[in-house]
Amino acid sequence: MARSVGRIFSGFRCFGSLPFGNPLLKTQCSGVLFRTTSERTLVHVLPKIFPRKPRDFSLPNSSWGKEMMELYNHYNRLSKEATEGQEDHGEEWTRLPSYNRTLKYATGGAYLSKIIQSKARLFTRNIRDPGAAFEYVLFFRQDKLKCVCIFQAGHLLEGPPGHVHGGAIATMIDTVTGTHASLLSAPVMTANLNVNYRSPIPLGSTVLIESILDKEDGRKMYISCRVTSTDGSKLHTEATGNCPQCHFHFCHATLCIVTLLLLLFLHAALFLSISVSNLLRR
Ligand SMILES: CCCCCCCCCCCCCCCC(=O)SCCNC(=O)CCNC(=O)[C@H](O)C(C)(C)COP(=O)(O)OP(=O)(O)OC[C@H]1O[C@@H](n2cnc3c(N)ncnc32)[C@H](O)[C@@H]1OP(=O)(O)O
Repeated sequence: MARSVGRIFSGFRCFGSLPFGNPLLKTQCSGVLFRTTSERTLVHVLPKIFPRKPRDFSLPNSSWGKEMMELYNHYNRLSKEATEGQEDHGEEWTRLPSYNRTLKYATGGAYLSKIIQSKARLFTRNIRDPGAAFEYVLFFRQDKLKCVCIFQAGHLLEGPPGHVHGGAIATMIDTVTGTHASLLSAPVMTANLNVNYRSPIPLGSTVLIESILDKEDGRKMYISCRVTSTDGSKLHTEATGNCPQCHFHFCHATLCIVTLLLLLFLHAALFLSISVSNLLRR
């Protein structure tokens, strides 16, 4: 019980620190956030077998094509780390690191089996062969509250022959809007996603996915998204999404704490009554 409560809160602590100049956005700190205590022990015992830091999938690899690399370099040059001490370009982007395991955030995971938890991987980061499926990197611009994702679609994402599957496109849109809304507020779940496919995306090509915040209404974040060719001349897909902040986690957490307090109270009462009866017997 205590561990579940701990996990729920550790998830939220990490999430709470997500936005804007926070440690998660810096690669060197993020490794800590994604490790459980048992993993940390393992890493300590077997440092040579298991790498200390989880792999950051948003960094370039050999499968990235010329277009993907050019765009990555473009946004990276405009990123906070790169521009430190250099001339101001007027726009400042932050690269968002990306891992295949977000266990600390999987608050629902506290109720899953250990096997499922240990094998869980982020859907878009679970294929080992570089370049085979989803190759992408997200950048966030704080002053405009917008996100851009450079996405290279691999050969395993085929839908119509030679083109990207509509579900894979929707997956990427969901990833971008979900991450974007979470950065702007708190953990969210996609409640609604409307996708309009305007023109097919050739397999192996690189596209831009841009998302902007349309409206914030209480717990709900309305995000719209456009998938275009890298020069912006061709529109592939348009989407709008509604991502409300999750509040049910707090309900679970509250329930756990109340139960914990109740158990503590019962234990104390039992201890007190035994002590009193012992005293009376003497
Ligand atoms: C998670 C991010 C991590 C980021 C960190 C980096 C980690 C690495 C990145 C990975 C990024 C992956 C991002 C994937 C994002 C998913 O794919 S999420 C998975 C797909 N979505 C789901 O499974 C959600 C299933 N649905 C639900 O759980 C619940 O319906 C929801 C969405 C949580 C809402 O539950 P609720 O808050 O109890 O519901 P409720 O109070 O009735 O509704 C809240 C509001 O939303 C509105 N609403 C509810 N449903 C709808 C709907 N279908 N249409 C329109 N409005 C609706 C309601 O009208 C209500 O509005 P108000 O009345 O307050 O004005």
